[in-house]
Formats: sequence, C-alpha cells, structure tokens
Amino acid sequence: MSSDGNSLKNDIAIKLEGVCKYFQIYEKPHHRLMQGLFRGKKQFYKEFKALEDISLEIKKGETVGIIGRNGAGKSTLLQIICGTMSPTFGTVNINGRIAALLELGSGFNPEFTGRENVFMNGAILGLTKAEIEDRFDKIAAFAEIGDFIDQPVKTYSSGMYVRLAFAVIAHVDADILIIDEALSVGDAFFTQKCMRFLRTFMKHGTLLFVSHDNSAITNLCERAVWLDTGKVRIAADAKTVCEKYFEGLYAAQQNVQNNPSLSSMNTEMKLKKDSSQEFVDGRLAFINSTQYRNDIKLFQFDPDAESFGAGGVEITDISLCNESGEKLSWVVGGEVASLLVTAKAKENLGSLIVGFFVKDRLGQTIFGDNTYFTKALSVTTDDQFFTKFIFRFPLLPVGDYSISVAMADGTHTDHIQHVWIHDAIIFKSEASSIVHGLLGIPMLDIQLNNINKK
Ligand SMILES: Nc1ncnc2c1ncn2[C@@H]1O[C@H](COP(=O)(O)OP(=O)(O)OP(=O)(O)O)[C@@H](O)[C@H]1O
Repeated sequence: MSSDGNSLKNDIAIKLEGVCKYFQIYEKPHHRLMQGLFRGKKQFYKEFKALEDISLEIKKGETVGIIGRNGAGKSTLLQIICGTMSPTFGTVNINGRIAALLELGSGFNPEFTGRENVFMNGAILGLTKAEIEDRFDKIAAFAEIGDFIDQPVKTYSSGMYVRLAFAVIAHVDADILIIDEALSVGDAFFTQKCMRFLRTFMKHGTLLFVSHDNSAITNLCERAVWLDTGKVRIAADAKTVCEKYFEGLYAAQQNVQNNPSLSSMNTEMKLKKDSSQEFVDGRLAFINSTQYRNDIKLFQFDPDAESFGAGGVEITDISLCNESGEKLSWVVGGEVASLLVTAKAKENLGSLIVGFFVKDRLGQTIFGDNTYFTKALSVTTDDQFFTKFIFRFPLLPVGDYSISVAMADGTHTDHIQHVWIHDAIIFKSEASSIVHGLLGIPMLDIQLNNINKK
C-alpha cells in the first residue's frame, strides 16, 4: 500500500486497485494460539472476505457517495482508505491530507480531555502545535460543548463526541474528507451547520460520504458506489446507483414477503373539497403577467422508462391534464392540474395503493402522495382502472424534474411493489419567481410597514 500519492496523476485524489480485505475468523479463542504454534502449517481459522477486488478512482474535487446495507464493507473500505487498516491485497494511493469522521469511538482517546484530543488529532493530521493553538478557539466554538472541552472524552454523550470530532476535521485544511453517517447523531441545528460547512468544502475538496440514506446520497453526491457483500455492485452517477440500490432493497424485501398478510382498508374517505379554503398566492395573477411566470414544459409519458416490480399491474398511460381532463404539454406553477394514471391488472389484487413522487435534478424527492388514506381498490385480472391526483401545481425553481409512479398491493408498511416507473414523465421549469428553496409555497399575505408612520 502506498499513501503518498506520488504515483497518482495530479487530478486523482484516491485510487484503489484490486483491494481485498480478508479477516481470519477463529471459532474458539485457543485456535488463535494454535495458529501461532503451527506457524501456518495448518489452518485453524476460516477466512471471511469483507472486501473483494475493489478498484476505484476518485478525482480531486469530486463528491462520491458509498451506499450499502449493514455489513456490506463500507467501514472496512473507509478505514483502508484512511490508512487505519491495511488491505490483505491491493494498493491504495491517496493524494492530499485526509480527515475522517468515522464511527463513534474512533479517533479520540477516551481518557484524554476534549482539548488534549484536539491537539492530538491535529498533530496526527499534520498540523503544528502553533497552528492548532491558532485554531483552537474556532474549533471549540464550532463544537459548542462549553466547559466539557476540558473533561475526558469518555464522559461525553455521543452527540458531544460527534460535535467535537466534526469541529476538528472542519479546521484541519483537509483535501479529502470522509464522512460516515455519524452526522445524524447531532441535533438539527448542528447538522445544518455541518451541511453548510460540507457544501462549502465540496466546492474545492474531495468528499467521500457514506450513508444508508438514498436521498442524502442523491442530494449531496455526483457519483456513488453501491457496495454489496464486499464487492462493487455498481459505480455510476448518484441517481442511477440509488435507484438500483432501492430496487435491490425492494427485491430482497419481496422475497421475504412471499405470503404477505394484507390488511386492506375498507373505508373510502372522500377528499374534502372546500374551494373557499384553497391556498392561492395573492401575487399569482401579477407574477403570471411578468417574465417570472412559472412556465413548466411537460414531456409525454415514456412507456420505456426504467421500471421494476412484481408485475401484477401494467401502467398503460400517465399524463398531466387540465381541469377538463385534456392532456397538457404546458402547465403554469400555481395552476390546478391532475396526474392521471391508467393501468391494467395482470392478476387479482386485494388492496392497491397508487403513489407518485416528484424529484428534482439531483433525484431528491420534493413532494409526492398516494391513495392509501383515500381509498383501497381491489381488482381482478384484466380489470382496467385509473387514478387521478388533482392538485395545485407548486411554484418550482428553474430546472429539470421528473415524476415517478408506483403501484403496490398491501398497506403502507407491508406491501408488494407491483410496478415502479422511474422518471415516467419529465418536465422542465423554464422560468420562475422562486430562487431559493426546493419549491414555493403560496403566501397568504406579506406585510412590510413603517411602524412610525400611520
Ligand atoms: N475485525 C473484524 N474481524 C472479522 N470480521 C470483521 C471485522 N471487521 C468487520 N468484519 C466483518 O466484515 C463485514 C463488513 O463490515 P463493515 O463494518 O465494513 O460493514 P458496513 O458496511 O460498514 O456495515 P454497517 O453499515 O453496519 O456499519 C461484516 O460482515 C463484518 O462482520
């Protein structure tokens, strides 16, 4: 293994070639001793292959997500990249200063105070004592753990531990950051602070982000790697990898649920229609008369869009329509539209749920809904049926969006996914008054007054 980066091209931050990690598993403690005595002439352990033949190249400035189920080998891979574990075979090349926020418990000495750990960690990461002294107040302020900074780390809560660990890695001028999900231990404000730091860091640094959470990966990362039982299952753009990972999870779940107990909802609830209580932004008419009108161009349903599912239903058409039921090729944000999904049953299904998700360019779900709390539908083979979601189209920032549609049989928590079409309809917001946030919500009133003048 080499970690000096000398053999790397200048634009490469991390390069792994044929990395394998095998652990020796001893069934009984004395087998370990016997192994030493026999000096390899006889094998007393089983070999467990935690990582097999991992080759990856991460460019400087890239943000790459690592996703995978428990035990997939994520932590092992990260420890090998950080240099805290060596691979059984293969080479690791790192170009730059690397700092990591790995699982709780790693990195700090529990007997030392927070202050002592900051100095120790800073030194390990290559800072001089004077440099750490210079930054210490900033680190303590970022961590916000008050007087605990002078208490031994073993007295810290897991939240305090993560605060200090993050504060350190945020102030060591790392070129490469490795962040495990540990972030979720902090409270919402601290998480936001960390995210702000990370988003700034991502503008120049290389980030490796590990999570079980699809949306965090698609939101943060350009590329992603799905690790599955120690092997790279797929490495591609984050959206594709997360979709495949999600499909894989569903497939695994459905194998377990070969005879699910379906508790169907028998009640049909009518959606309350009370137009006098509808939320409409008072400025909409004005905005619609300017170049900021939220013109949204709709593309037609792509029947060949990527899909997966058990196949008990077939979606025949998906369209966005106006209030009279005519198919739309344009819609204006703030107007009422309906998403119409027509389908055909391929088998008898007792309790159908139909849902949709609107996702932004990064694959992040912005909004969506389903029929579960409205109506349970049972169908028999060859039945044709439709679902209509009528809603006021939100105001969307300029950009590309997609609608995914899914049909399942069962309940919210216990169901078989029969069809899931990724990106069934693509649409493009061409102009918008919304610049900040994921979507605009209607303002009932906005007031701006000088209180000294009546
Ligand atoms: N020191 C070790 N000795 C033996 N087996 C180990 C050791 N460390 C990890 N493993 C095994 O290697 C596999 C990969 O573990 P790893 O912790 O890397 O997975 P992970 O993807 O990070 O999981 P999680 O999401 O649960 O943290 C697991 O089956 C684990 O039991």
